[in-house]
Amino acid sequence: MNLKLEQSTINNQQSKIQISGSKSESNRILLLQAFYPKIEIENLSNSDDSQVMSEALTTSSHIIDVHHAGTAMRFLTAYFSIQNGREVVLTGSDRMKERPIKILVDALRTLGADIRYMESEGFPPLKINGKSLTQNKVTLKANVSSQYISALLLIAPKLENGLELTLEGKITSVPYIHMTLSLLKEVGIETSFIENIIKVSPKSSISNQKLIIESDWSSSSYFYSILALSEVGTKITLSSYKEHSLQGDSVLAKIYQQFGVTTTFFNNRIKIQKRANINQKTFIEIDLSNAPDIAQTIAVTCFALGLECYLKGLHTLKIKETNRLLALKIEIEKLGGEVSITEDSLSLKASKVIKSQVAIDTYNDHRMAMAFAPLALRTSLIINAAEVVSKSYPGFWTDLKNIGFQISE
Ligand SMILES: O=C(O)C1=C[C@@H](OP(=O)(O)O)[C@@H](O)[C@H](O)C1
Ligand SMILES: C=C(OP(=O)(O)O)C(=O)O
Repeated sequence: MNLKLEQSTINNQQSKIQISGSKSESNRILLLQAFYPKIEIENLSNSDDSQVMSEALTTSSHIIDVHHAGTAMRFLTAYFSIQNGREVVLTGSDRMKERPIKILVDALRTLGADIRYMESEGFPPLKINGKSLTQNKVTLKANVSSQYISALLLIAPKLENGLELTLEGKITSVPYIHMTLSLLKEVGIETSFIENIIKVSPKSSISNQKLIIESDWSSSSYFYSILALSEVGTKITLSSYKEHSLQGDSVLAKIYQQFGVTTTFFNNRIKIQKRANINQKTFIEIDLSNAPDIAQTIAVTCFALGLECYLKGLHTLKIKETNRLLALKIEIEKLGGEVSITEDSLSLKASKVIKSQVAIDTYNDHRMAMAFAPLALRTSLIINAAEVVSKSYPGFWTDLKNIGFQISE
């Protein structure tokens, strides 16, 4: 489904949006719920990735396909490694078969897991023979993906002696590790994270409890971008959010102040408002190693505002749903921008033109579709394969229509 977005403006009257639960928190809590059925969940993510996670944890199938869901692939690799006596094949989309998993598999093997590669060494699909793991200490590289670390931490309380992880190298996407530890703590599991050593104590059962998932901050990023491109005075209310979030992407509230957008927290909601236009000479420089999922949103905001920017700490972007650095360069250049990329950064020149009627390719990446959509406040454009958004935000196009975007097939 290719969608045509006509040049639009925001309707200030209708701008209240309910965003569903964080997919990162949801996929962690679903796994914990499989271990501890006394957990009740509220505001679970309606994303495809959480749907996939939930089904994988309840099916008795031998072959489990997680499609494009990175967290599901990594968390379930750890989960099935400790399902004593069960054998599963864990597979995914063609892209998933290119997303590395060796660091996690090596760590699980050190703990005693029986995991075999079925196609290429170091990549899914995997054949996993569940066992009781006996070891409790492992060292792993922490500079490629934090998901490997979270996967190990999530199974840690179910290991006989808990787990001690030693992290090597510069730790990437750190807030996601803290999110995992905070959720373990919330259900009553003891953890510590001192320098580069994380310890988790074993816990066989927990008491009844309800976990309320905060809405997804990464999904809110597209509204921050929309506000940054809107007239001064425009506002949108999003729910349900907390001032002290477990999600690193909540740094958006601070980042978008640079684009003249302010955030006010009230009654589990945020009001985001465009307060001032930004000076065209502003140079934006941001390190996103703690918040990689909002890089595409910010790059497109800068392009649309005609700002020069330098985004760094982007070393994980090339192993996500697509090579996001390359995809950003190609698509922004189609629109008339000038982008250069390195292994871990993106530089955008200030640009005065935005070509109209350009068809944006989305590369099976939800965030490509959603990051480029706010450009409809400047010009008309087409988003190819727009259904990709369902990976994290199935209601995205409906929500945009409700705030005034003119969208047709
Ligand atoms: O643990 C998580 O929920 C996630 C961690 C991040 O991945 P990396 O640690 O691979 O950067 C992030 O990009 C992803 O969308 C979700
Ligand atoms: C990178 C992402 O997800 P995952 O790694 O879980 O596929 C994302 O949602 O941007």
